[in-house]
Amino acid sequence: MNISIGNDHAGTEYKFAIVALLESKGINVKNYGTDSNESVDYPDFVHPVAKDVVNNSADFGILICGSANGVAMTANKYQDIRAGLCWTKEIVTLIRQHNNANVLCIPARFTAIPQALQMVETFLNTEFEGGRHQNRVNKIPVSC
Ligand SMILES: O=C(CO)[C@H](O)[C@H](O)[C@H](O)COP(=O)(O)O
Repeated sequence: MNISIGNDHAGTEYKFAIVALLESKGINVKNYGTDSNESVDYPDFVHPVAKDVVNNSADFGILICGSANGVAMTANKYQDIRAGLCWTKEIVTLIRQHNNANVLCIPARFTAIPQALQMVETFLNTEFEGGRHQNRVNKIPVSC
């Protein structure tokens, strides 16, 4: 499995912990995020992750910023990205089962690292249910 990850300065420590978890599972990780705590602009780290997911270079993307809103807003500009902002593992379960999310957005300033790691595990271990949810996912894209 290939995962691309991106973060701004608010998410650096979380990113390191998540990369360590993923690599311990033998997952191939591309790190596009900043490795520093110096202030940066989150979109710069979202676009390469979203592009990897859209062109199938990555199976999933993981994005981390302070509230996760900026990264989610940016990623969801891409037609084939379904990025979900999550703060509990139950919500993570739902963005996979119901929304077939391909990007997980984690709010570093509103969750702790152990919870973030649990959310990543849940994201990777939960399947899309299809059925009625596929009909709804099909209606998400907008062309105007
Ligand atoms: O963009 C965000 C919210 O939509 C992220 O939470 C950023 O991490 C946050 O805005 C960064 O804020 P800072 O005051 O520049 O550290």
